[in-house]
Amino acid sequence: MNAETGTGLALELRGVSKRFGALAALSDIHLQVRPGERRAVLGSNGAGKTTLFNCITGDFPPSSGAIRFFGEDVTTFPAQERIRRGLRRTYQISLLFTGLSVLDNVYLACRGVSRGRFSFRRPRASDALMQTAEELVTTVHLQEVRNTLVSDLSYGQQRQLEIAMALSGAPRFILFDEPAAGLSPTERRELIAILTGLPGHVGYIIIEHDMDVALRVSERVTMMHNGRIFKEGKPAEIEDDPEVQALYLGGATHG
Ligand SMILES: Nc1ncnc2c1ncn2[C@@H]1O[C@H](COP(=O)(O)OP(=O)(O)OP(=O)(O)O)[C@@H](O)[C@H]1O
Repeated sequence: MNAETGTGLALELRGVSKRFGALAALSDIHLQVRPGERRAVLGSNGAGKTTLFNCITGDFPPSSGAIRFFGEDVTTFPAQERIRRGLRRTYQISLLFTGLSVLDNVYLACRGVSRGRFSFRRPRASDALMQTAEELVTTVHLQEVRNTLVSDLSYGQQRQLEIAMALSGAPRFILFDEPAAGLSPTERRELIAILTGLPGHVGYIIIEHDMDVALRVSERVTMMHNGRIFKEGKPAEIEDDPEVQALYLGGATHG
């Protein structure tokens, strides 16, 4: 339990709102996520999911409200300070070095996090960070293509590699932005296996349009609509909820 707040939460949003001019992208969001918890955030296009991530990561500040990360008020902290405290994020767009191998990409991510900068010094096999990189490559099921150039990977393998990058530097919490987008059914199954197999202490929030993936990899689901939290519950409760079915399943268009 955290001494400062007594809440013991990994992430807490208190009354977070975000306006873009006249548009309220987020309105009075209250969210509580426990350490190690796996949470899915669902909602149709424009519901405010990406804006929620941007406020949590510090890509931009909320217009009002407070954000606590493991008890510490990080509302005004720059993104880099949140990364230093163990927060990671994946993006819908790829941020990989396509001319380097799988292993080198993860190794550089590990070095970047451990030393606060990237270095292109040739790694030594005995390097402890290289060992960590090897383990992360295995965690995301890419050990058989560890020496393959990223440009030669399938799209699904590139998304798996992005998960390994997010795992570098021993994060405490990860925000996954639509990791299943564009994946084949086989690749989706692989993704589900990877996410459910992550170390238990690593909590995450996953934004996902694919209801099947979202419900399988989460313990709790938050539904958003028009910048507000519309419903929260266990995956089975959300799946069976008639309002959710009417709003989301009936009206969702894939983004
Ligand atoms: N930088 C911005 N400037 C102005 N409006 C924005 C900005 N970012 C998001 N919005 C608006 O805020 C609202 C919420 O957008 P957001 O991208 O958070 O929704 P989303 O749930 O992630 O949608 P999608 O599923 O399509 O990614 C939308 O109306 C969007 O147009």
